[in-house]
Amino acid sequence: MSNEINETDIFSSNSSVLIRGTLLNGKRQDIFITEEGNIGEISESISGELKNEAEFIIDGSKTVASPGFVNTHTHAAMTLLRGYADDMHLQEWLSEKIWPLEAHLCGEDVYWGTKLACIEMIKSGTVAFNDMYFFMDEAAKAVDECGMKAVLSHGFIDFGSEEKRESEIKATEKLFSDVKKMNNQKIRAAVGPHAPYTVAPEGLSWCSEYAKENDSLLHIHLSETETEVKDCVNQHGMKPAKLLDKCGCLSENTVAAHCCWLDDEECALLGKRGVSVSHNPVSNMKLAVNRAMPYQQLIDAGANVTLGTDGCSSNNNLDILEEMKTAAILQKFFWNSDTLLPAHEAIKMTTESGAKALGFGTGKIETGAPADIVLLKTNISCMTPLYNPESNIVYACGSNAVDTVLCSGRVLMYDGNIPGEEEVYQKAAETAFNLVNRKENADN
Ligand SMILES: C[C@H]1O[C@@H](n2cnc3c(O)ncnc32)[C@H](O)[C@@H]1O
Ligand SMILES: [Zn+2]
Repeated sequence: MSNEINETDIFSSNSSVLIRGTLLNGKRQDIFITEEGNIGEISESISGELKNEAEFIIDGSKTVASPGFVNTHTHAAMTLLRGYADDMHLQEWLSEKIWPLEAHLCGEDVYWGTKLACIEMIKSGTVAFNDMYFFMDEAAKAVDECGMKAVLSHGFIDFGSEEKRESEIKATEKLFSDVKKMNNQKIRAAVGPHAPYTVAPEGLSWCSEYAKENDSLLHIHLSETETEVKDCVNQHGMKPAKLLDKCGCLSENTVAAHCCWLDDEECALLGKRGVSVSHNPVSNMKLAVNRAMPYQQLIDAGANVTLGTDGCSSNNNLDILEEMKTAAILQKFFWNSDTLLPAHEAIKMTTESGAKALGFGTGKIETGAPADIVLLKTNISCMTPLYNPESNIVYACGSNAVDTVLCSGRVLMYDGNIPGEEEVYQKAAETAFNLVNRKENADN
């Protein structure tokens, strides 16, 4: 059997693959990936039976291998809102621009917006993400087609209304049932209470109970701005993290996004509960939240600190490489410490810690693990010279360095190409145009 690359076939699932001679942890290695999508063997030279068994051989000699990247907080379909509302204060941005437009969203928008997001994430080496948005059955369909891993939650917002809470409960239950029916091991449902300022304590308690009953993640925005912390103290007599804890929302199954305005006591609480925190530095800087997530306090407290892009209306892209660099330099700048968040830790946040947060394996390239692998080009300026690949990945490279991406062994991108991407760009542009038109027609 010939195992030369045919670009159409390599994208089909369930093929065994041999990556030849990639640079892995400082050594040239061959990696054999089984039909089941796991790493079967890693060694300096794979030959004989395994070599013959491989349906495809990828020449990795001009690449460095990294575990696939994990984006732990996004709103994928917000790609359609990219550039719709920029340079605004967070509360006005949300309540005057974003929510009024989102009120006109339909399932087809979320489908094409999520397809566009998946392409964009794959292009920067992302294999898994944690998403909170609306019409999530359509998001699930898009993720299934793209072959990525995702945890999907319906953005649960009740604004204290019992009627709204009932409809959010129904939407959440429907998502769990839709995802179960898909029977795709790479896609999981989660509970997504939007934030302590948009969900009443009754709603938060329902969410934590439902997450426990279904052994699912709970995905929430926490302490993004100083105003929301002050409002929470005024309304509930306690800071947001304490309120979440009171409602049962802090556990090892929680992913809390932003966490910029946590105090030391709240960091200790999140650490004690084993919460995963998603750091979103680009969004935080663009929305000028005025404080950087207290990285070192959270690490010292034992929290699992990870990385996310947030949505494309506050970022305005889903480039996890850009996010790694921004995290590493924002932490140094804001906390005035040149040694804080070094490149190695930025990679760890985006691989091992991210995979742990979402429950998708170890985030390492090791025998027996799912083959979630990114091959980055070494014959490119940003990888030259190559004293320390982790430094080049975090501080020097953009997504143009990403060559090939595998998720549980399935090739999602090969030699910079993702099948069908042109159609997605065209459909997403049309869909975004129609969404804004629908809103304008309704307003007039
Ligand atoms: C799911 C809802 O969350 C909204 N959203 C997107 N980005 C942010 C953010 O930075 N803070 C709070 N809420 C956000 C999104 O527009 C959906 O309405
Ligand atoms: Zn968000």
